[in-house]
Amino acid sequence: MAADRLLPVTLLTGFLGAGKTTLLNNLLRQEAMAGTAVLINEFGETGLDHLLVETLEDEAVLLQAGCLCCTIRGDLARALEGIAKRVRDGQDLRRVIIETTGLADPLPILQTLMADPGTARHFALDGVVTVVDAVNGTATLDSQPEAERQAAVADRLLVSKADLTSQNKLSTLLARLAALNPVAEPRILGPGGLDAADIIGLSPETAPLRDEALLRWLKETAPAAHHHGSGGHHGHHHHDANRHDSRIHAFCLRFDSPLPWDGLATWLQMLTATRGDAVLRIKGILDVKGQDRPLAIHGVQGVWHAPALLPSWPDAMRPCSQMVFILRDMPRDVIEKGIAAFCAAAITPKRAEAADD
Ligand SMILES: Nc1nc2c(ncn2[C@@H]2O[C@H](COP(=O)(O)OP(=O)(O)OP(=O)(O)O)[C@@H](O)[C@H]2O)c(=O)[nH]1
Repeated sequence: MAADRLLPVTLLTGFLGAGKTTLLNNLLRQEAMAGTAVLINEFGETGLDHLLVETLEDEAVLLQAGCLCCTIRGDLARALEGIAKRVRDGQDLRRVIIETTGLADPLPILQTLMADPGTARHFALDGVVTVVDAVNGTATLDSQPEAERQAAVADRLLVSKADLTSQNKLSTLLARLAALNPVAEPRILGPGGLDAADIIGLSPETAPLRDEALLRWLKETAPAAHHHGSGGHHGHHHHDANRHDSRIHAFCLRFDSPLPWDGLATWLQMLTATRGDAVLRIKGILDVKGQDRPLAIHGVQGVWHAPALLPSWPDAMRPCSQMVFILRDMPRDVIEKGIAAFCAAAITPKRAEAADD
């Protein structure tokens, strides 16, 4: 690839459940994004996002098992090299979007993109797009240093879920974002999503200012440049892909028989409503009784989003239920026991009815 044909890379970041995949789906449907290769990184051993992005074809690569900022930076460089090779082989790829896990510190990823010699030969950072959730945003910026960094280094700040919050809360968040990042004027994401032109070609305008912010962050955080806040991230060595720090961990539950939706929904809603502090993220693709299409579910801290039926089961997946939980200070068995109890309760009356027949 010639230097004047460096492939532009957009880093799409934002805290857990902020709305990155929703935005990605919206962008990929647009003509301007034709020829986009997508790299998706999810925290924990099992990722579902590649199944939730509607238009992904062969060009998507799932960077799994770990936090992109730490354990799999090598994987990122290798995945980008794979994309460069496909371009050399004649594939018409014109852009790369990297969707990071919501727990990623963007700085080491930016370092890889900007400073890794192999990567810099073929790719140029086109901009950092950060999605901030209007419902949880302010509290998340207070409690999660990586969320603060995601906002601070953005070239484009996008505020999602304004429809779910009050004007007061929104104004507080916007003021906080303006103080954190005076360069990237926040935009509110409406129901129509975003025109792809709004995230293309960002760097020329903001790169010098962003680089200053990056240098500042790097100085402040050296030498453990990418270690995360509370509890201290484990870093590169002996890193457990399912553990972010001593408090935050992820796991996936799989069920091969269809689940009773009523019991499960009641329990999951109750869990997010009462333990939103501990439940950072729940997402799942479910096989529910009486339904032949998959049901996508999303819980984000204290918010339970309306479940959505997907058009059909992805080719890669036999009907079954998979749920990813990212929890802070809550053990796995609380979830397992809760699901088992509520599902059993939902099934038991039907058994009793059947016995009466
Ligand atoms: N009401 C409303 N819901 C939204 C908006 N944006 C996203 N959502 C919902 O928020 C939930 C999480 O959205 P995702 O796009 O999966 O979030 P994400 O940032 O990709 O999540 P992770 O990859 O797990 O960090 C889904 O149920 C979306 O439908 C919005 O602007 N308004």
